[in-house]
Amino acid sequence: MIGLGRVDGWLKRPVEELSAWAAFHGVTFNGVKFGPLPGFEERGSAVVATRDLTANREEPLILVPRELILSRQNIEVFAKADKHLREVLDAVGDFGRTTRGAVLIFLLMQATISCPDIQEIGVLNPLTEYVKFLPDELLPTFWTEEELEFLTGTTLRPAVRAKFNSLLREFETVRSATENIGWCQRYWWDDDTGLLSFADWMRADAMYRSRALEFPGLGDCMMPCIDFANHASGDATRAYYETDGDGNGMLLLRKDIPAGGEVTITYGDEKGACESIFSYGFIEDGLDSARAMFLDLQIPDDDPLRPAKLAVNTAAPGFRLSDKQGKIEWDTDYVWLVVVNEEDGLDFKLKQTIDGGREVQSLWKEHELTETGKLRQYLEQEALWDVYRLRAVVLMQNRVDAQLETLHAFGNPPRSRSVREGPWRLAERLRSLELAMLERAKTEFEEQKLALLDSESVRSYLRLADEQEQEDFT
Ligand SMILES: C[S@@+](CC[C@H](N)C(=O)[O-])C[C@H]1O[C@@H](n2cnc3c(N)ncnc32)[C@H](O)[C@@H]1O
Repeated sequence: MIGLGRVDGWLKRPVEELSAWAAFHGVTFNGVKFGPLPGFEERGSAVVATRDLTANREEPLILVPRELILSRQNIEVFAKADKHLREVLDAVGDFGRTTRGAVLIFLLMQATISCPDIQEIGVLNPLTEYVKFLPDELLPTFWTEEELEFLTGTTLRPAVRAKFNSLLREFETVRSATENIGWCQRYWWDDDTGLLSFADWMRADAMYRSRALEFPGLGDCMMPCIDFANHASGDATRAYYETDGDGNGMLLLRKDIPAGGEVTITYGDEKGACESIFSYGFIEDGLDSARAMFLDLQIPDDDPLRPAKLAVNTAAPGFRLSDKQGKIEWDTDYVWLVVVNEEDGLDFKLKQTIDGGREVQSLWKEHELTETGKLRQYLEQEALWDVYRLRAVVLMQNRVDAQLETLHAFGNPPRSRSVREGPWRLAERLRSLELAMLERAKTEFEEQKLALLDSESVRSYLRLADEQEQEDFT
């Protein structure tokens, strides 16, 4: 449906009309306009200064009345006047009470309201028009299989696969929850008259994912107009956003901008190259580090505790590498669960639940591990802490080696004509940034490994193990 609306024009408005729409609905502007920035058209539309803007002297550059914010609270308000929106939100239950669920459904409802083939469904509101200004972002969920192949060896490849599956699950949830509602069946799902498809869910997801901003006191939301500001990190960020005392959204100037310059905000300086492509479909110009990477890890098949570990695990199954001021740091709750076993003090029991069921309970010595994240703090207090650290470091170093091997084996194949230039370039840059970061991580792990091998507790542990082996042998 959304694709059709874009092509046929009933779900599309040019950015040149955005200021008029916004002013009509009470948005105020101070020295800025919307449009493409000459020389940087690949960024789409931007917020551009119409005169020299001076930091600390300016009123808010954009002020958005709180009723115009696409937030979970406001969707509840819209649903009071729109019984069809209310019906769908109620039908999807808990998912409709999450910001993400409510926003995606709201976006689909606006497309439904705008569709000329659908009559008397939903209530026209100011945001019905706003949706028409939103461009289609080429996020990796829209890349072809052939294009996704170019992500081989990057952390984005598994992330896109997982996202695709979770989008499919969400879409099925919405479909099965609403197929018994007469108008949904007729206009959304019916084989002949229904207009919704999985592509619509993907498009709604892309609109939300690429534009959601977190506002203090409001949480994640879509903020019309302010969401046309592009990203720049570090010293290049020119503006920031927040709410005023009445809950209105404000775009505020941080640094001087000359007339014609771009008003940029940060989407999160700590976000890595992978996340930037995943959520926004671009990597910032001049980025010289992948910044953050999440590498998944399997529990070895020959670990006898593998099924129990998998049953109790509550942590993300892998570890995160971050580039912090030129140093590669790692962080994980999960790896600790992988590297300890029964001889060390890890134990599992079957626990009776109140409803008569059974669940696996994990323990570190006498402490119950209600969540995997607690394990590290117990291990830190152990005499063998350095031994556990060494195991963790070696395991992660091996994982880094395997990832490097995949990247090296893939190399830099040329682009075929069926692969679009944008995805190809992004994939090439990501592979090169992640490869460089992994090489640095490998060196860092090697240094940590050598330091740990030198620690007293590791040396006596290894001596003991050696003696044990000799004894067993004799
Ligand atoms: C919140 S929107 C910003 C407005 C957007 N340019 C538009 O036309 O509506 C986020 C999207 O803008 C683009 N974008 C933002 N910052 C960028 C940058 N520094 N370089 C390239 N594209 C950027 C990406 O396509 C991203 O998904």
